[in-house]
Amino acid sequence: SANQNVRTGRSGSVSSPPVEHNTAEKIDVNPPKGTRDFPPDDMRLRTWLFHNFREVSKQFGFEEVDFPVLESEALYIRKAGEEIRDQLYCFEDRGNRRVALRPELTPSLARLVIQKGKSVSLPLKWFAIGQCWRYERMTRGRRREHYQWNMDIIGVPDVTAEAELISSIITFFKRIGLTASDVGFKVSSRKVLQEVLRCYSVPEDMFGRVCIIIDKIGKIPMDDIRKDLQSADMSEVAIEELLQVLSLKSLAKLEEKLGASGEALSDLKQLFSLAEKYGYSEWLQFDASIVRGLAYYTGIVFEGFDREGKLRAICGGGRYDRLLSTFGGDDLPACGFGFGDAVIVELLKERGLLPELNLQVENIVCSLDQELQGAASAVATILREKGQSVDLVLENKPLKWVFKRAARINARRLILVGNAEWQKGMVNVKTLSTGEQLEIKIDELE
Ligand SMILES: OCc1cccc(Br)n1
Repeated sequence: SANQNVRTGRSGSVSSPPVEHNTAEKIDVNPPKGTRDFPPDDMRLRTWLFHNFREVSKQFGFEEVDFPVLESEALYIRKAGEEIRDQLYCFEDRGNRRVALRPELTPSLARLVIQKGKSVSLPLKWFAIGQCWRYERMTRGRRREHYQWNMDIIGVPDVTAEAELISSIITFFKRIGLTASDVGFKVSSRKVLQEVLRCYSVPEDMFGRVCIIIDKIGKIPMDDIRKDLQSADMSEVAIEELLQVLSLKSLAKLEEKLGASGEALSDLKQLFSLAEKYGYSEWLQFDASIVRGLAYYTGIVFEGFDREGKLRAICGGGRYDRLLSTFGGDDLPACGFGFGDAVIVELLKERGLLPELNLQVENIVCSLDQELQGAASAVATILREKGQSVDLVLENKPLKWVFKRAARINARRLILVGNAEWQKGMVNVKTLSTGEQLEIKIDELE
């Protein structure tokens, strides 16, 4: 029975000779600045988050894709003065190639779409979860890597695509317990900006640069914003008019400003009408100041925000109909979003919504006698072949130690392989929650 041959003392193996005092210089055991390890607790949370990303992506009929974390630097060389360009984690490899750790996933996706060319049928609905990098001087102590969930729809010119993407993010929020009173989406269109710039005959090639400047509103002083806009060939009058339009928060006011004929207004009206049909109107608000910080957006842009206003944007995305042609491919209508793994966890902590995730192993199997170690591994195999998880005790340990470990790994059952039982082809099964003990035939284990 379980008390037979109760183990005493420490491991029964012959102790190895004492290790000389280690004289090697101790390496820094922390991960590189701005990066993270994922020990089991953190890895369980990350796995839980990614599982929810994947479940929603599948629910919306998207296919998973991935790309190398290392890409040609050329994918990210855009002249609009984006922060993501200033912080590119780039270097020259041993083949003298300029390469970069990807700062985002969209350019890789565009590259793969061009590579696939006519061999893929449209629309494409692809999603990816990938680690992205930036090299930021640690003065701000911010991270240099994060994981991003992306969903993209390629080949659909209508805002039905943007409405579908926003619906997928809302589905994700609801899945993890967030509601429209916790988070919302600020929505606008870069065509608003375009229509204003055209009125003041600002050159088209200034568009991306002006967007990046506008995206810095609230992050740098307004005087610097004005100076930057002047350097982008904008007159004083044009700048004042632009800033005035960007402060608009109602579509009616926007219509007064821009008239009803422009694409910006019709896109936004259609999006808000679709939101009504999806049943997620309460999650959206028009905010003309939203432009997002990537130069390639061309139409609707949106970002998820926490209504308490304590955190940075949770996610963001929009339409980028011209990205493929910047890589020499044929343009295809495209839209997508990126959703990082950092702000959402801060938000869940704030809202007390972090899930309880513990290691759960169904069985811990232990031999009561050193000669029965082989028998214990046979029992473990039988259980595993039935699809059960087993933590097999691998050393000669006292029972007290085994019970402690069983509690730590949350085992449901303790299977003891003892001599007397084994002779009868049986094992001792203890249900740890109730203490119930049974002798069970090995071939009847389940
Ligand atoms: O959100 C911009 C970004 C890009 C790469 C890595 C990190 Br951390 N953050």
